[in-house]
Amino acid sequence: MALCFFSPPAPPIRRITCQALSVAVPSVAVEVAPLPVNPNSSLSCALNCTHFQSCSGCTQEYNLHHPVVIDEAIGFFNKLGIKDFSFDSCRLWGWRCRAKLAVRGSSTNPLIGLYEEGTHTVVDIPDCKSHHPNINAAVQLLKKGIIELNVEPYDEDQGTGDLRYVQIAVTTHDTSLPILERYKNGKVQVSLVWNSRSENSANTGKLNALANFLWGNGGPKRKVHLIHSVWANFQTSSNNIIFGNRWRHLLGERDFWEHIGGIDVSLAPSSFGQANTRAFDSLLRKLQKYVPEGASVVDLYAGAGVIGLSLAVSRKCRSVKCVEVNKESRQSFEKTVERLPTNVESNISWHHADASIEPTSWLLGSDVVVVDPPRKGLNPSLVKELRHISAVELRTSKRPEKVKDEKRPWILRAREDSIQIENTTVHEENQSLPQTLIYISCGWESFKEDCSSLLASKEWHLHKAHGFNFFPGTQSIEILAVFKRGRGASTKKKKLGKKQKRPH
Ligand SMILES: C[S@@+](CC[C@H](N)C(=O)[O-])C[C@H]1O[C@@H](n2cnc3c(N)ncnc32)[C@H](O)[C@@H]1O
Repeated sequence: MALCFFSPPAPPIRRITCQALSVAVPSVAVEVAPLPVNPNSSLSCALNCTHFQSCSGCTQEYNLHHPVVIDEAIGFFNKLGIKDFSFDSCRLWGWRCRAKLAVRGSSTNPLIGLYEEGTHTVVDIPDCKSHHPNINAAVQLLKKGIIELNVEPYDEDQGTGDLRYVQIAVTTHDTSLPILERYKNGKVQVSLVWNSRSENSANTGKLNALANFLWGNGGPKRKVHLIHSVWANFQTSSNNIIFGNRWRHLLGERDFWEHIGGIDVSLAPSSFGQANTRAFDSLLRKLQKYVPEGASVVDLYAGAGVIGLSLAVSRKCRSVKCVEVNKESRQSFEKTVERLPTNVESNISWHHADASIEPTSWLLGSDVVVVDPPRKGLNPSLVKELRHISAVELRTSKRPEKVKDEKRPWILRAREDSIQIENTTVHEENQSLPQTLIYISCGWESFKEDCSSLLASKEWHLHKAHGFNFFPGTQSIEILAVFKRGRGASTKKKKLGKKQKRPH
């Protein structure tokens, strides 16, 4: 998940400036930026970013391949019997393909970046080393446009100014380029968050002028084609929420495509998108191996359904149900479905619903449940149902085969707001509950809590765990954990071992 850049002042974060760690990194993904020859050298894996001391984005300057938190993770999983926990270092620099940046300062000296730690002062970060280089190129062009067109950056205290934030996303899926050149030559979708109610407000002349400036200087007619498209988002609220509800496509291609997990994925600027495209792809390819062919899958916290749809194709799933609370993701899901291979036989659906409300209704009929919650972790009601899954199973098995007239309003609403892509292949309805739980986590602290709670119920055991370096330079890691129903072989063995030691 994307880092939360715009939080209110927080307690100071521990900065790690030099750590020469000697723990071996079990697995290293190298595709575009090869890791240095000696992966344990702190200097060869250094961030080397001039903004490190002032910018709040990164907290670890050396050993980017080895976030400090990984030692804790290795110990945590080791205690739970996972001896083969792997950590994929992924790309260490230029990994961020999606950035939300604040625009402050003045029209003659615009600042585009992140807040300084614990303040509301924006730090200009034109040479950020985590950004895909074309994000920095787009920021440079945007600054030029602001200065030339006299665009006023937002003033938080007064609520005045034109441009509040910019979201810049890079697509690395230009099929007109050879594969090896696609990442480096990614084009950027620029979303300008404008301080007005709509495209009819008084200051939108400048918005159009700025969009035309970006297109004219970075569009397809230029030698270096940088800009994929320009969007506007309208936001006048004085709170911390970056985006308003109104989006307008201004210039360039409307649809933004990426290729992740073996499928073409459409991502609207309003929909959730992973910041580290390459690392997410590695995670998905690992995840696919844990889903049996032909399984029924429910993808909770699904966003635009990238995980579920990639499983529908790679694992030939019988059915895939995606559940997501943000209705903006629906459009991206529909477009992605349109580009799936024609031989996909799954029954696929996307539901605009809150996964915390009656979670059993979503779990029912699936062999595998995939959860990818925000940083705060799973909703308590879902943890509760998963902790008591045998009792839920018993309860549901006693229910009549089909509920004829569904009356529960939240279920009816979710049905209304859903998209159903039925296939000609008729699959038998399945009333079982999942035997496998795949947990993708971007919040290490909440994951530990959820994991301990699930294991304490004795309904689940941990089967495998892997870590991914989604946010090099920070203390965040992404975890892929696979749980299976029941107590698991290691618990049984331990018990057996204890019995044998007892004196007769
Ligand atoms: C970490 S993102 C994962 C999105 C998606 N799996 C992906 O990788 O593209 C978490 C998603 O959960 C959604 N979400 C948050 N709370 C939810 C809830 N109670 N029910 C359903 N979706 C929720 C958010 O809107 C967001 O799209």
